[in-house]
Amino acid sequence: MRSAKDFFSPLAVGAPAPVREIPAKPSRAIHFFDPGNPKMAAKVPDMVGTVDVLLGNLEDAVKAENKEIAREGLVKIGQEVDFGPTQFWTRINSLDSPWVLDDLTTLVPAIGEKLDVIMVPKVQGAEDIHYMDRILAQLEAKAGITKPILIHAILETARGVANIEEICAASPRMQGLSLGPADLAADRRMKTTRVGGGHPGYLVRADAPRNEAGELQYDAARTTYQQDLWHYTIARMVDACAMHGLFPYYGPFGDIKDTVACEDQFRNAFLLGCVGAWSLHPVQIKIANKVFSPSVEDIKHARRVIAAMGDGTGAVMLDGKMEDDASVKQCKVMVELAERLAATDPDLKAMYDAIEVD
Ligand SMILES: CCC(=O)SCCNC(=O)CCNC(=O)[C@H](O)C(C)(C)COP(=O)(O)OP(=O)(O)OC[C@H]1O[C@@H](n2cnc3c(N)ncnc32)[C@H](O)[C@@H]1OP(=O)(O)O
Ligand SMILES: O=CC(=O)O
Ligand SMILES: [Mg+2]
Repeated sequence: MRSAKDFFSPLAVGAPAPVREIPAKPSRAIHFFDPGNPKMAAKVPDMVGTVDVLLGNLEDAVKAENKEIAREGLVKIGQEVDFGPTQFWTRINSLDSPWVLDDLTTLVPAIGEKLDVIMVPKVQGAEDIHYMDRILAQLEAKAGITKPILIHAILETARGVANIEEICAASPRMQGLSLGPADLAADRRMKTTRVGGGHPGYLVRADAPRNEAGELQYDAARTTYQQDLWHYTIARMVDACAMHGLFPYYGPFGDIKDTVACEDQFRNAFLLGCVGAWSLHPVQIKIANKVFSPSVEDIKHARRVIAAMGDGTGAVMLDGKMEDDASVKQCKVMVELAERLAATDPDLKAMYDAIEVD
């Protein structure tokens, strides 16, 4: 392990100095597009400003025979598009694949100055992040890149989950983590074939009622409650990210047509502490932008608590409920997020500005 004193030194002579804090940029939707698909690529310029992150995907969902076309398409998009307020990310191929070295040695010199974050799939442990850290520093130095490209790891192997804290702590470049429920399910030998979301078989059932004689009626109709398969992993991810100053994200929701369940899955992640989710289809961008922005009701309540709490210490009663030093901190999390998002989202700003606090 590196000495703490060296942690913020560049890993190659001439590479930019590592960042000391990961910028909290809006990233409610990380929108995936295949840069080798002409229809999707054509839509990218018009999507700028409508989504927080545009991610050119080179890994899974891009056919093996199209890997080079996708990489070339990404370079073209990176060079030609002005991304304005939208972040520009890519997902490279996995570190054991035949494509990743060419991904890195092509992308960094060609579009490294524009790339905010590189998403690394199937991260297993700190060693994968150390590899990325060093090679990025070397490539940045060679290309004269002036700001360090950040790293985002997908949590999609059992070993990656077991090593989550060391992954987060492995480099000052670590920007965040995403849950990768499809690969993670396969790696863990889970028995779901769905891409994220719930499963009707993962449930708890109400107790059997008794008849008048007090006998249990196991065959009687009983309410069942579907549970969240991903709760444990998302919660671990949120804690690890909070501990290391990184940002946690829910990943893909594959049932594109089920916008209602997608919204529920995204909201669960938001409530647990995630800042965003992936969007696989344009229809999911709106869902993520809505869910990962605090609601008017939340902000109204939060502002009232903050106002009522004065210097933020002590206890007050508001609408029959106790508020104190801790709940005012919860409210500040909400208000600070709202202010950050409103700074780049005029519709959201207008919505929050119109709130009247009584
Ligand atoms: C599971 C683990 C993972 O790794 S998830 C991440 C990897 N997967 C992906 O990146 C998938 C990205 N999305 C897609 O490939 C497509 O959206 C899929 C799901 C195949 C659906 O495509 P398609 O059947 O064409 O949808 P559609 O007819 O409703 O499309 C309407 C128009 O929108 C376009 N579109 C579609 N998806 C995107 C996208 N992600 N970004 C930009 N544009 C998109 C379509 O090309 C179509 O365009 P047009 O109106 O015909 O010109
Ligand atoms: O890459 C994402 C996943 O779910 O696998
Ligand atoms: Mg995956």
